[in-house]
Amino acid sequence: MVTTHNLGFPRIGAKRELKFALESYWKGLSSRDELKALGAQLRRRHWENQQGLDVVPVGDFAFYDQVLDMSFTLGNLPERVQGFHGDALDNYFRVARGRSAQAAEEHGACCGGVAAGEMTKWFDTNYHYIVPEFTASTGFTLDPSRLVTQLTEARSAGVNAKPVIIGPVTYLWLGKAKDDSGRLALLPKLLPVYGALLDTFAAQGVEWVQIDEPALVSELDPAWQQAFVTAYETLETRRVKLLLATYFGQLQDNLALACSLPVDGLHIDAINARDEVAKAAQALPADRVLSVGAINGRNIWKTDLDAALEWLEPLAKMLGDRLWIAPSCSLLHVPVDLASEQKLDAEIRSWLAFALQKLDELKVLASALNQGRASVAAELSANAAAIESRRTSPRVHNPAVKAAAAKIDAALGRRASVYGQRAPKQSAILNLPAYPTTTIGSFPQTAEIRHARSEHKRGALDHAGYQAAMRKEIERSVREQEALGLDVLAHGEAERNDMVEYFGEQLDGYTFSQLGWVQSYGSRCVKPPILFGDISRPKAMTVEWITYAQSLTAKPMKGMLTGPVTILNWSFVRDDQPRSVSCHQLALAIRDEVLDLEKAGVRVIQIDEAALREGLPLRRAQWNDYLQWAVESFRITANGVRDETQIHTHMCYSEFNGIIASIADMDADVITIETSRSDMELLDAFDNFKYPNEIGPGVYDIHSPNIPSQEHIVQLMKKAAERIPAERLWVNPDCGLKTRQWEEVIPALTNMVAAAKTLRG
Ligand SMILES: CN1c2c(nc(N)[nH]c2=O)NC[C@@H]1CNc1ccc(C(=O)N[C@@H](CCC(=O)N[C@@H](CCC(=O)N[C@@H](CCC(=O)O)C(=O)O)C(=O)O)C(=O)O)cc1
Ligand SMILES: N[C@@H](CCS)C(=O)O
Ligand SMILES: [Zn+2]
Repeated sequence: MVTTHNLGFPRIGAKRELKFALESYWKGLSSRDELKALGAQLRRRHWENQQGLDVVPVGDFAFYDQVLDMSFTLGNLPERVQGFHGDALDNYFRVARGRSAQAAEEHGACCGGVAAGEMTKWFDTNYHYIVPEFTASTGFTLDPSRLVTQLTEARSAGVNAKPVIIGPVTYLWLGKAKDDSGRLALLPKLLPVYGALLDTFAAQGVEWVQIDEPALVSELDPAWQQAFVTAYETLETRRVKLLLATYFGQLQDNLALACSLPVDGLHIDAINARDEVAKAAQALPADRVLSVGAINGRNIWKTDLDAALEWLEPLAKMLGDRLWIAPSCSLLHVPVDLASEQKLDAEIRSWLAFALQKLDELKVLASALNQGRASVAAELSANAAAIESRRTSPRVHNPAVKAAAAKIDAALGRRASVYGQRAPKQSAILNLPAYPTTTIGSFPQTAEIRHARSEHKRGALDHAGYQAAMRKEIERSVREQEALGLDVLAHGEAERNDMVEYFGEQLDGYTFSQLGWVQSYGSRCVKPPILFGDISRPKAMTVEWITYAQSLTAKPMKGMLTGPVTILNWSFVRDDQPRSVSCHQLALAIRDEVLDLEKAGVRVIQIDEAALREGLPLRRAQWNDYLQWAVESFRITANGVRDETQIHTHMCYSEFNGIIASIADMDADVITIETSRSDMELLDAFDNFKYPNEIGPGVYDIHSPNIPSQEHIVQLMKKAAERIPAERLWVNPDCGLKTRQWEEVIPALTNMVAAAKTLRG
């Protein structure tokens, strides 16, 4: 019999209950007990949602982040938050979000402000985790309370619980040494704590533990490979069974290693590594379970169940009870329930599956494998009809778009002159001071803005009323920026629900959900639009807003767009054509918008490619192919403008080592990047004049409520000037300010402008 299980369930709640509870607690509007009770309620509901699976995950719930949870379980708290006298949950939030000394004082906390932990991308997803911090003296102490409590809850909910933890090697691999020590040197100290945790599970009567080691899908040097051997040989003797879970890619040269580790089962992502399933089935010793991730945990398309059964049936025959099936990865990356969607077009809806529907698909596959296809004939035939409808629908294919994309040539992405010739023409028009100041685009998305949009959506506020409300917000942003003395202004993006969804809503070939929320970090969620067909732009999308904003000021106002690669990477995209094809279509659509903005007199156009770096394949061998079409797409979008038009781009989480030549090849006149939390370390990639154009290294960590001081900003910029000629430096925050409050933004930007003036002096 095939066993069904799940690697993780979305924890934010089908109606984002966790988000609202967290934000209410952080604002002091509800109690810690209320927050904890909501957490327990969500966990219980999610186990009920997973009923019918043979084994369900426990410990996949986190109030903020699963990696931070693991740091607390292992007692690896940054030194600066050790000795906190308050509640452990509050300390956990202090690491996640940081806390200014002023806020700590206002809330009467016993301990002062702290810097937030660094946040970075979880592999190639749009989820962000809090980076574990290490030094040579880092010690570990087990705190199993979170997992034990959740196990007890799961038992009382009547589920067959499988605790989920991040494995020791991936835990070290995800972290960062804050001194010169090597992370692997900590393994001998870490393993006894993992051993004790497994002993705790054994004492609780746990049979299986899922131990996530996604680092195995990346390139590992021999020392890291050896660490896997050491770790699992050390943990082998424990009295629980270990299911080693890998996901997000292929094991490749780590396949033999993964199959040889002394664990009881191995999970492989069969969406990304189908070819490796048969190899693993051959290589695994005869007493090991092979878990195959046969349902895509990263997209929202229905699985072609007949096609899946074609390759699963022989495998089930070969492995018998040793075959487990599951989604390819945790369902954290998909929305909860398609049934909540009332407004989706019926045909498109019939092609989709969210988390709950994916678990239903899993059960159908298991029934077909265990009792024969006839036992689920109706489900299989409905599935086959949906797959066929999507394959042949005329709504998916637009010959005019395909023809335009076929005509793309290199000339389309080339600017008339090189940067050295364009730059003087631009400065003659813009007349900016040294160290020009700007922001990344968005200003606070206040409750009033969100409320107005929600009223407009439900029909209580008409089009004219909504336009007027947004114009008022834009005017407020412009006035504030003028008062602050910023040099290049942004309209503030009040009218945008999200920088990707907003464009998805206006492009043909896209649809969007009402409640398809996916956690991005902490309480922040995104609703990725669904790219289902060939892309075109029926009309200009931003020109009216930007020209209105420009009409309010004599300072240069940036046109603000999201680039094709980022739109692609933050959407749910087609799996029936290469990503590069969808990206080229997006590039042509956004290019038209760039040219329309230029025609309307906009002198500076920013094209955000926040997600270009995160889309980089996990394996270096595939980087060139991706970078080739990603950079080409950006160039098509951006480079049709005149020399006099200044093109900016912006990227968050800018770890550019190894790809700086491609970043330079995009040929934006100015790039603004995230650097402040890394203390300008990320600028190392730009060192030695490797980047030829202008750069704005972020000096204000917008993910934290902390307000950077003028001195701190000056100090950061001085570090930047050690690596990049001062005449090519801009001064700006790390990213957009939409998640912040005006009360934080005004003092922070006041300090930023003052810092720029000091630097000029
Ligand atoms: C810059 N980042 C982004 C990423 N990915 C994106 N797709 N977009 C990004 O901006 N990835 C990397 C970074 C960091 N990630 C994020 C992700 C999400 C946010 C964020 O602020 N999210 C908001 C939701 C934004 C949104 O879509 N808002 C809608 C709906 C607002 C809403 O909740 N309305 C209420 C009603 C309110 C009322 O009536 O008063 C409701 O629907 O119930 C909108 O504005 O219309 C979040 O809150 O999580 C930031 C960075
Ligand atoms: N222009 C966007 C970029 C975020 S990555 C913003 O300012 O929010
Ligand atoms: Zn950003």
